[in-house]
Amino acid sequence: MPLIARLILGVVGVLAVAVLLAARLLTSGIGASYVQIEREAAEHETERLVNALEIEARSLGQLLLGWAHWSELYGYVAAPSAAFRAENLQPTVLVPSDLAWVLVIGPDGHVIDAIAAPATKGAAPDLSPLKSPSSPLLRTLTGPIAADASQCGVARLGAENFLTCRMAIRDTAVSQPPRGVVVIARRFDATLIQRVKAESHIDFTLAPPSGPAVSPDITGSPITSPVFGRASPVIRSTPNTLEVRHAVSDLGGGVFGELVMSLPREISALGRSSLAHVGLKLLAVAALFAVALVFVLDRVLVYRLRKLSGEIDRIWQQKDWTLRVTESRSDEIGHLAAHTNALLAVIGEQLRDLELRATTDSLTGLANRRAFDERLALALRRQQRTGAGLGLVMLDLDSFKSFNDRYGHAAGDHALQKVGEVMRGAAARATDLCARLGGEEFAILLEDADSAVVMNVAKHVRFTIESMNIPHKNSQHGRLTISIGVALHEYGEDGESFYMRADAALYRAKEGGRNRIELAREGLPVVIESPGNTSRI
Ligand SMILES: Nc1nc2c(ncn2[C@@H]2O[C@H](COP(=O)(O)OP(=O)(O)OP(=O)(O)O)[C@@H](O)[C@H]2O)c(=O)[nH]1
Repeated sequence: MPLIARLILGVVGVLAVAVLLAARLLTSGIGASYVQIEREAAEHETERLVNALEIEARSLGQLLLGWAHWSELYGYVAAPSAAFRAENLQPTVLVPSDLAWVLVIGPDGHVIDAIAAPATKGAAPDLSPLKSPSSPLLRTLTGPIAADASQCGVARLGAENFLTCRMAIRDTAVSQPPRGVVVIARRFDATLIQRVKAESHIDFTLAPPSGPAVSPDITGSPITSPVFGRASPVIRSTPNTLEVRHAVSDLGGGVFGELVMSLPREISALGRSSLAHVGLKLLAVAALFAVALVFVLDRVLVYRLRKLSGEIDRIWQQKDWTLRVTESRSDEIGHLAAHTNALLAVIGEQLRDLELRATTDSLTGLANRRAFDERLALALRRQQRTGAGLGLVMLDLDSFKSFNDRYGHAAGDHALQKVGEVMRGAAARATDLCARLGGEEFAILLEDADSAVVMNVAKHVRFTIESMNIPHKNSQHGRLTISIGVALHEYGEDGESFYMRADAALYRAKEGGRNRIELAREGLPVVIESPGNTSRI
């Protein structure tokens, strides 16, 4: 897989994990805040609902003041009269005040009057349970009460719920102790609930107690109400709503029922949509960041590595070890490039050395047979193109075996080296090639040279070696000499024939007495120099 693909995968992977982590942290952090806000909102709504219901109770309490501070009723409690009852304590008196029933209780706790009014569409409540002294509700209603304050609460009678208020009856005109208790009740029915809903803008129902407590998601702070008792709202959350149940106590402090609200989770919904919004932005930013990061990494790393690799590839293809990579910055990639260049330099040097070893004679430093053959082929091609003269001088030390035998191999080596030096001195142009073909046999290839130049070189070598006067007692000349065959390349002639003609000329020189030069002409070597005639050269 290319490096850039790995980088893209890596960056995208890391960023995806980062975005997921960030989203999770945000969701849990903000989610917890939303739950807190919703809990507070649910508590607040519950409190508002309880207050709205208390307003209903206070309004009933206000109405009760008229009954409790009614002097005639005060007198009636002491001495009930049929006339008062017929005139004031009738169901028709209750209907305009929207009262469901009124209870007049004497100082000794017995019910003097129990008047029930029918509902708009329905029967009057059955008050007979209130007339029994064992009725729990009656016991509550006749219980101790403050002298000049009303006490309100909810109560159930039969199948109906009532909002009730009770107060001690007193005559405000005279300073007398309270006498008996008056209780008034209003139906806690759909009409009242509707009125509270309209005024509070809170949707709720009054439900019977839900039985054993189910574990709530959240329990709110307790709310204390003089009418509905003290309780904590229990909040259960569904994905879209908060189900709030708030227990309501009855007048006697027992469990009466629950106010139930279903609140839409607007804050959560808003939070979710905000989170989604933020999440999308986060994703967009992450994507941009990923693109920017990949771009930067590509510029800083991948592009440079790709360029470096391309340059190394090109050098490898061309096998040109003199080329160098161009990266020059002083970072890790720069160091890699510098090391690559150093390796290229070493490879080039080693190859040059190998090449030199493969083409050089180690004893004399001249070109070896292989180099000579290659150069001869090259020179022939070049000569074919240019038509310039090409000369070949073949040289062989005379009676060298006996020189070795007499003076030793080391002296023989030394003599061979001397011959090499002389040859190099005689053929010094850049295009001249001096080679040791093997043993004591040498050759000089002279490009772009006419017969005069070639002959001059041959003569110079033969004369110089003879002039060095290296003793050779076993030679007919008494000193070390050399025989030479010279050939000038003829148009169209191949390398082998050219070589053979020069070699034949050399053979003729040997045959002719050695220490001489023979020129091969059209395949017929001609003696042009012999011992004793050196002055003619
Ligand atoms: N010292 C030394 N001798 C070498 C080297 N290479 C070849 N020779 C010797 O060169 C001699 C060549 O002898 P021959 O081929 O018989 O020829 P020659 O004795 O020179 O006789 P002619 O060529 O006919 O004059 C042999 O004795 C080889 O051992 C070398 O590298 N060093």
